[in-house]
Amino acid sequence: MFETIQGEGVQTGLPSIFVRLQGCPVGCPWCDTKHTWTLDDAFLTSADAVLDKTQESEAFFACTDGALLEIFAKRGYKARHVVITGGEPCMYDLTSVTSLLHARGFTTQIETSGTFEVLCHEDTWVTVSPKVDMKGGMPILTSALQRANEIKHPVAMQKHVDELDALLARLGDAQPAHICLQPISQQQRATDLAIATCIARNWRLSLQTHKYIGIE
Ligand SMILES: C[S@@+](CC[C@H](N)C(=O)[O-])C[C@H]1O[C@@H](n2cnc3c(N)ncnc32)[C@H](O)[C@@H]1O
Ligand SMILES: Nc1nc2[nH]cc(C(=O)O)c2c(=O)[nH]1
Ligand code: SF4
Ligand SMILES: [Mg+2]
Repeated sequence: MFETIQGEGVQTGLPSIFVRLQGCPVGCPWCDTKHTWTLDDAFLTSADAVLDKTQESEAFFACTDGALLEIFAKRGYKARHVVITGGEPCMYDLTSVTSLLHARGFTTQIETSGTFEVLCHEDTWVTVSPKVDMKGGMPILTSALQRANEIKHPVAMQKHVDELDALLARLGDAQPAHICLQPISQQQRATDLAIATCIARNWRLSLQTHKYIGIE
């Protein structure tokens, strides 16, 4: 859990509290948060031990919705936007935590791969970043694509754009409000492809801006 600036997608630039849920079975080979994949009780520890981490590790803690809000207050977080990411946050039913956050005046956002049903408050901003044909072998759910406020598709080669076209075709006339392409791992060729495709299709470019400015 940390406070920073949302670096990706339509909400880029918004100060945000990030809550990174542990566990992901999807297995993207280029994932930038591989330390979140393992969900093993051997790594279960205290909130303080996790919040004070100075290096990435599999250590995680468990807490109730109410305790989460207490931690925000204790740490003096000022942001009013909470991004729930992971790992794969939609392994969990996020209805109660997002509802509590909205009741307390926060806005919320979920970052998800589209491989699990999205269960959350109706006003939660849902970012689906579809993961097609990854090692975990999990299909993208049409229900997740339909719930998405934005689709933020990771791209490195034309094949990835073609995969996105196939997903969008499933939605027919009910296209998402925002479509972003996000170059994988800041590679130059990926960035060039994303720029050219965004201009040609009138889509948005999503750079991982936090990586360019050296913040979390
Ligand atoms: C680490 S994932 C966690 C949330 C969820 N599992 C998902 O994939 O959307 C958060 C975001 O980072 C993106 N991401 C991860 N590794 C990346 C990389 N090497 N280059 C670009 N984007 C990456 C994902 O596509 C996703 O949009
Ligand atoms: N600053 C910042 N913005 C982000 N947007 C999505 C992220 C994620 O890992 O889900 C992320 C992240 O890790 N850091
Ligand atoms: S789905 Fe998200 S967290 Fe899981 S491996 Fe892929 S990018 Fe990483
Ligand atoms: Mg990230």
